[in-house]
Amino acid sequence: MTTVERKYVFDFDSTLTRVEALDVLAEMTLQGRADREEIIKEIQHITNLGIDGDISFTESLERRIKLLKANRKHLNPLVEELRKKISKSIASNKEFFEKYSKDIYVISCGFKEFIDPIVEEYNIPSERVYANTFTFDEEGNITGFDEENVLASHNGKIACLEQLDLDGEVQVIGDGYSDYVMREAGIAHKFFAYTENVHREKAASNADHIAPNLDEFLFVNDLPRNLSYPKNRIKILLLENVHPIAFDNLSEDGFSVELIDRSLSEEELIEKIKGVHVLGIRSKTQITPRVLDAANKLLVVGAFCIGTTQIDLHYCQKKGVVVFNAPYSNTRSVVELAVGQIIMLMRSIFPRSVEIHNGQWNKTAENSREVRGKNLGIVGYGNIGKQLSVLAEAMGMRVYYYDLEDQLALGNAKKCNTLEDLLNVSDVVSLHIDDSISNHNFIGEREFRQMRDGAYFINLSRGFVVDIPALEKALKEGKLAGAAVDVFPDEPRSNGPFTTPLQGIPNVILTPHIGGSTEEAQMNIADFVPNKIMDYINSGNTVDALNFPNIRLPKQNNAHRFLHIHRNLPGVMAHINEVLAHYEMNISGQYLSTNRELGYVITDLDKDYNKEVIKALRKVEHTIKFRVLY
Ligand SMILES: NC(=O)C1=CN([C@@H]2O[C@H](COP(=O)(O)OP(=O)(O)OC[C@H]3O[C@@H](n4cnc5c(N)ncnc54)[C@H](O)[C@@H]3O)[C@@H](O)[C@H]2O)C=CC1
Ligand SMILES: O=C(O)CCC(=O)C(=O)O
Repeated sequence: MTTVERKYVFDFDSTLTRVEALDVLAEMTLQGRADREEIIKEIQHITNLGIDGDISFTESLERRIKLLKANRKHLNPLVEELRKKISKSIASNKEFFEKYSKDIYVISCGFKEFIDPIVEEYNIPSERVYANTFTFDEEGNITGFDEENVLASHNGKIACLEQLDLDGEVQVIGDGYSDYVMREAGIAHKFFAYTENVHREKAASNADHIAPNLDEFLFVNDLPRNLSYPKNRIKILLLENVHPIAFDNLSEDGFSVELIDRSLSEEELIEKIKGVHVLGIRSKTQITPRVLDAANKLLVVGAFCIGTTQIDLHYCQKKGVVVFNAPYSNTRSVVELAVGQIIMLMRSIFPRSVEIHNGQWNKTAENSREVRGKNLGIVGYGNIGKQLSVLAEAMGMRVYYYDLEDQLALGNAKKCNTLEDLLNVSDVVSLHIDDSISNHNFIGEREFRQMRDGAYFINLSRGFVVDIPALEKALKEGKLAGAAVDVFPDEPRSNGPFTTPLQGIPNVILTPHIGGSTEEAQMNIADFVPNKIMDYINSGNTVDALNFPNIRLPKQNNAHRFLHIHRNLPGVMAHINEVLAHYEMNISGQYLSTNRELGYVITDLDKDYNKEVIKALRKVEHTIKFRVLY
């Protein structure tokens, strides 16, 4: 902890609270007036002009008070309202305000009438609050302010701080240019631009340091804080156009998030991944050992999709990088597309549509059939296959399925013991096997031959599971009456030109891997995956992780949490516990989960301990990653 003697000078409006108090007062006093919105806008405009130093502060104050038409009776409700609007990271760091109370000052151009009762709760007594005071008439109407107060004048904060003549290093924390001027005048030593509530460019560009929240300020100064590591320092990179809700969810929790709308090549990613703690991808970005070796800070990979063959899960595990995916969020979207494709193919809708686009009317029932009573063969009876089975039966289809695993039939679906049995019996074959590399060219010439003449074929699983030249041949020779293909062996990294031998073949529906691309699915995924990520980063939970021992941890209660990831070898746990015993740690809970190669031990302990234990735990042989959470 710090040994330098320091004084901390806080601004009030938009720093300690999320709002400008006079704006809130205006909302109250102008209630019911037809011109309310207009006046509030005018007050906000004048506030900003004053904060940025574009008009004198005295002028800004006079003009606002005139517009406000406030009375003493409004002050208590105003304080109540402000209590609800304390800045998030201020409210969560009361310990700092308790321990450093005597070194903390408020210098504000706001008013003591509402600042005192708010900051009192943060151990800042009235005598260390420097602010303006209102003047009232006999009816209690606010008529103006004490003009003798230095804070009522232009650059009054400089004069105020000068008069205070504080010892030690003076640090100013505020959102406005009027806070920065104390540093510019040489009376304060450092200026932290506080951007948690509002980012004012003029203040930020002049700051010694930008503090997106109090956690950052406390971290930089090594002061007592509620969070071990400020969330704004955790960098999240989201690729491949994941839904903006993911950005909102993660940014709202305080992380620094960057969005890129395409996938990156291995070389680009190797460059970009340095310093990134969390990487979000979809199906295109390849997470290879070279990428992981370059990832010096990586803790988590979130796959915003079902498939994960694009990720080297085993190497991630070796590096202590946890991987999550969204195993159910887009299931329904794929199933609905499969249903649509079955109908479109059997009715020959696409050729009819192409003809009419080309100016040709061809009303015919040829090659147009109902799906009712036809046989649907589902290959891969997992989450998607099973849901398709239910919907297809509801349309009157007879469902057959084939799966490597022993899957229970839903409804009246009939299990086939071999793929050949299924192919022989189906009018439509729909592929929903997983993306295991062993499924490479799973359907080829032989399988197409085993299908019924004039059958239809659908692939919504992965491109590499079908031999494309064999499919092309089966279609061109008329063995198949049509196909719908959503996934291809080589898909481009971003939208643009694309070629496949299947282009131009009649009754072939080609789509650019959009089975899971619906608003609903993308929103579900953007909710599900960030929650998993935040749960791991904030608490260490690995429930549903694909490559890590799964563990659901109890809520951390007034304790520090050590997260230790190590190779699962004999003696490592004993060594960890020896270190904890040596430093006489007061342990309130310990949780261990392992798989064949990895051990994940979580220890909750009392907050007061010798911090040397952290170095000792990092040095335990076979440690892969170690984090402290509080
Ligand atoms: N087109 C798109 O946009 C989307 C495609 N998908 C893909 O759909 C596929 C299925 O997804 P889910 O149903 O969620 O997976 P899942 O894991 O729930 O089901 C896959 C099933 O296939 C079976 N299987 C695997 N290999 C097989 C084989 N050779 N023969 C027979 N059965 C086999 C498995 O035993 C399992 O029951 C995945 O490849 C996934 O990547 C998923 C979402 C969107
Ligand atoms: O939409 C995506 O990016 C990939 C969808 C997919 O294939 C999956 O979820 O496995």
